[in-house]
Amino acid sequence: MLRVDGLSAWYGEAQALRDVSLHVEEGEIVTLVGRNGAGKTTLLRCLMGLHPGASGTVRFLGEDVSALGPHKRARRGLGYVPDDRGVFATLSVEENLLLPPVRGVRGRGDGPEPWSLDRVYETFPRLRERRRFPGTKLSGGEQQMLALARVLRTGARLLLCDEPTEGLSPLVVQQIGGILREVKAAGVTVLLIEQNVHFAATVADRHHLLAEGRVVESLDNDEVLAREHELLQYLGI
Ligand SMILES: Nc1ncnc2c1ncn2[C@@H]1O[C@H](COP(=O)(O)OP(=O)(O)OP(=O)(O)O)[C@@H](O)[C@H]1O
Repeated sequence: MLRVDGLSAWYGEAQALRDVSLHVEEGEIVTLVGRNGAGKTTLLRCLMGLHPGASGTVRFLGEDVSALGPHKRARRGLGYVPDDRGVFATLSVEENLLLPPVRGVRGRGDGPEPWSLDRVYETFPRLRERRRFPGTKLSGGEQQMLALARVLRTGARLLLCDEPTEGLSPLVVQQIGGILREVKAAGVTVLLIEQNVHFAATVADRHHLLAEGRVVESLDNDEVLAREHELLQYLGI
């Protein structure tokens, strides 16, 4: 579904990604693991077309999207959930859900089907219960659920999630796991940044370890669980 080849990225003179190659297959949940500053956020931003100083190839659903801007990638089915979740605090849950652009009647019809409000509420009943609540009154887990649902409303088939569990309690982290499984069951593919390697191994299929802008290892769940202690030490957690 997604194939990245030789991706490099810079901030001015400083190189943040070095020749990154990886792939994500349809229906998978794949994580990016690495210390602060390893390049994880930069990688997701490059995939979405949000980072101007990048070279290399990004292919999505067989198409080279490397030269496309973020809105065109979004139309193809890429969705980015930033680490601040991008929820509008003063708007209600429903108003937040109604914000994503709705494809015009003369749309090219080449993109995936955006989720209707009903589909969002069926998949995440908690959002229906909270639909009149302002963003400020939501828990961290509910905000994350809303952020994911908003991107699904754009018709995303591959979600690029920047550390959805960051700063959340263990109980809420488990809830996020449930949400990601729901998303996967709905046929959506996920590439996420995740520092909690134990959680990562329970929710995802494969893992890439990033260090100093490179993919240094690719691991399956058994390898992550067998090396959990070592990985936690490496990550400084
Ligand atoms: N706006 C920026 N200007 C200059 N350098 C930046 C900028 N954003 C990130 N960097 C640098 O690029 C490198 C990769 O940062 P990035 O945020 O992608 O890492 P990360 O793995 O996501 O870490 P974190 O979890 O701390 O966000 C780091 O060396 C960082 O200092």
